[in-house]
Amino acid sequence: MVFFPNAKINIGLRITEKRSDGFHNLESCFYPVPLSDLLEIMPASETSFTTGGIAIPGNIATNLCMRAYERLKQDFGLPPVRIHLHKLIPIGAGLGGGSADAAFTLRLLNEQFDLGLSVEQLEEYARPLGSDCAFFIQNRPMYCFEKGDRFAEIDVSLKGYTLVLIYPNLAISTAEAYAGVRPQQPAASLRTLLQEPLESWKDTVQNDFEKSLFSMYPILDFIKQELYHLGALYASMSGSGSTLYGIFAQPVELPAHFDAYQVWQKVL
Ligand SMILES: C[C@@](CO)(OP(=O)(O)O)[C@H](O)COP(=O)(O)OP(=O)(O)OC[C@H]1O[C@@H](n2ccc(N)nc2=O)[C@H](O)[C@@H]1O
Ligand SMILES: Nc1ncnc2c1ncn2[C@@H]1O[C@H](COP(=O)(O)OP(=O)(O)O)[C@@H](O)[C@H]1O
Repeated sequence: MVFFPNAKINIGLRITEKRSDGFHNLESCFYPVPLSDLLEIMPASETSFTTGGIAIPGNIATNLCMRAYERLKQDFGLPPVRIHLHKLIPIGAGLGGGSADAAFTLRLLNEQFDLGLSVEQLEEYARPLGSDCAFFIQNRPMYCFEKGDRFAEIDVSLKGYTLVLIYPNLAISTAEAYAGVRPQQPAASLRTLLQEPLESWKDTVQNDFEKSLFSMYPILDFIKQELYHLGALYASMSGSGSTLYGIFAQPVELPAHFDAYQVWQKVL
């Protein structure tokens, strides 16, 4: 069985408080985007895990696909499988690629072996694998809060807009990014701000990681400003970076110097 674990962007990201478990509470809108890895899982005589595409740091046992498989195996005594992951979503990019791989592994195993797990049960398995992971079980636009692993409906659609993603070939560690932020309760709820027209987001919807990371890596701010110069209605860093994205009314011709980065452009 083959699945295509996709990336997400964060539309707004406010880090509201440090928790007693060392994590942070946040509020964000997670939005799935059509940039995907390829994940194949097949029954086999012995378990193996192979990868292609972008090299993934760590070893087989630490890969989130294997951790998801081992977790379900504990409870359901799964048979051996051959897992192959072709990695296309950049790593340390704020696009949630590793979390998507883990969540899709849970979903795929649930289907392949008829485990009968509900959405809620799959989300419970996903949460300990990574704060972003549970989002990819339902994989639809959501207002996310607490660790980013609790969800509420939100009426946000980018359908018909053009999304430009720019990965500036810079991997940023999520833990380091959190360490640079001072949590604060925002004056207005992101949920309310996102109900206003998209054109207003430029002045109201912010990502709290930008302040410290933009001063550490000025290229990130430079790319964001370039996206606005090119006509983006809204531009932001996604998650803890380093990917920047722009939302445009129409497809856009990008300047030649963007060739130095990895760029995706899609009408949603
Ligand atoms: C920042 C966000 C925003 O969507 O995404 P990315 O930019 O990484 O994609 C997420 O909060 C990332 O979630 P995820 O990448 O799953 O993080 P985890 O593996 O759970 O945690 C990595 C580290 O980040 C910090 N962390 C993570 C989530 C959270 N709510 N508070 C934290 O303080 C902790 O230091 C933790 O050890
Ligand atoms: N299948 C996987 N794909 C990507 N990263 C993985 C995977 N499994 C484990 N990781 C680890 O997760 C971290 C990056 O997570 P990723 O989701 O790609 O980035 P981000 O949190 O910036 O969205 C790396 O430290 C990497 O070693």
